[in-house]
Amino acid sequence: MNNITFAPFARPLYVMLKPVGAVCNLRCNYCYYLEKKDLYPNDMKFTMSEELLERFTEEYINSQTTNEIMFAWHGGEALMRNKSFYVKALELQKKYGRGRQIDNAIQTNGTLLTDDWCKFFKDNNFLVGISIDGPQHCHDVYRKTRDKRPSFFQVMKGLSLLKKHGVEFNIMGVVNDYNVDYPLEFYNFFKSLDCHYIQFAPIVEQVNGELASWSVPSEKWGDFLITIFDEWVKQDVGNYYIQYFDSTLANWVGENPGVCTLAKNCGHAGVMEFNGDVYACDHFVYPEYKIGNIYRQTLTEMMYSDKQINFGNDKYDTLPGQCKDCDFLFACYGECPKNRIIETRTGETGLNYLCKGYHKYFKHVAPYMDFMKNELNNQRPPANIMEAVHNGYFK
Ligand SMILES: C[S@@+](CC[C@H](N)C(=O)[O-])C[C@H]1O[C@@H](n2cnc3c(N)ncnc32)[C@H](O)[C@@H]1O
Ligand code: SF4
Ligand code: SF4
Ligand code: SF4
Repeated sequence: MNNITFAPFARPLYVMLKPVGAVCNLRCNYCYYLEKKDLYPNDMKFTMSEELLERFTEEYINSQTTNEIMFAWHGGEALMRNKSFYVKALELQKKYGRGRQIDNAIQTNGTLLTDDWCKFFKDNNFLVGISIDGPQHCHDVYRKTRDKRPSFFQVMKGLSLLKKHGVEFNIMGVVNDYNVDYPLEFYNFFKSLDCHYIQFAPIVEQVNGELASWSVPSEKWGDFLITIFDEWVKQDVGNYYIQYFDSTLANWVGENPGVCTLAKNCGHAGVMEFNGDVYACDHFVYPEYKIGNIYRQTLTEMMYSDKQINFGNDKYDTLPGQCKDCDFLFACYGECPKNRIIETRTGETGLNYLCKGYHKYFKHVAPYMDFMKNELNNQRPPANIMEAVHNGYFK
């Protein structure tokens, strides 16, 4: 008998929550999410009921096979919901958790943070993700209020409150057609905020079948990554954690990367809407990617359904020949399926729009990644690369 067993339940089950649906005090031009209100034309409130919260909490906790459980609160803007909702959520976690370790992470635009919120987050060990697109001239290009006013100073005020209360936070930035030209300003700005865990993601959006103007140009995306990488590898390895570089190294050594877009398969994080509908991924909240509703199916049934497993496997299985033959397949895996909107050299559909940029980036970092892999294989810290760079090893 084959002793290799397929063990789908060996990892945590993740379902992000939308305490409010597509509701927000900002109107970032590039937001992929606010249009989701059109999916629910008969619902004006877009808020999750406490009854649904309880149903989810009980089931989510009971379906976990690991001891640590993560609740991820997302939106829309999650702080449009009153604090009392989250107080209730914590009560329910306690009731159903029966002593298990439960963590909470919340993603916010930061503009609604107050002393009261920050004290609550500190007291309850929330990890707060805050969206900032770089220094003011970068951030304010697209992240505007409903009446088109800039939001940068409100966000900075929110960030200073998080720091004042000692709340654990990380920053999430998006890279678009504007800030892509300011990689070092972008990077140094985050460092100046004393943020040691930096995440950013490229924007690739289509509007009516056409590439949206705020999308990051493919090759510039590669240049952006390379410029920051060259700075990081000189002086910041081991001190600043940059999700892309860490994930690239993980792929280089054959570990799972932290970012889903660079993994071979995906679909491990579903998302539950305010009414109990569950979708394959936050970037695939479309009727055809709905995997069920918590009032009709269990979370386990939905997240381990054939539909969801196929969604995750398709990331690799549907790659065009150009990717399958690519030297960097093991590091890229065709990136996110939502960005596979162009044709390959031979006219095959399904090539990633960012291919050119990624290829340039992987080619550039390859010798550095090889070096760090060798250090790891010899039980030495990858941060040794900084000395090698100073000694001209890569010239
Ligand atoms: C939809 S927002 C919801 C949470 C919260 N309102 C915020 O802005 O952080 C989640 C994240 O997606 C990012 N985002 C918005 N539109 C995007 C797009 N078109 N492509 C990639 N990321 C996007 C936002 O900047 C934010 O970091
Ligand atoms: S703050 Fe978040 S939800 Fe609101 S418009 Fe901007 S990206 Fe979208
Ligand atoms: S579709 Fe894209 S964003 Fe969603 S899980 Fe897969 S790689 Fe990640
Ligand atoms: S670099 Fe381009 S060809 Fe290579 S795997 Fe990525 S998207 Fe495919």
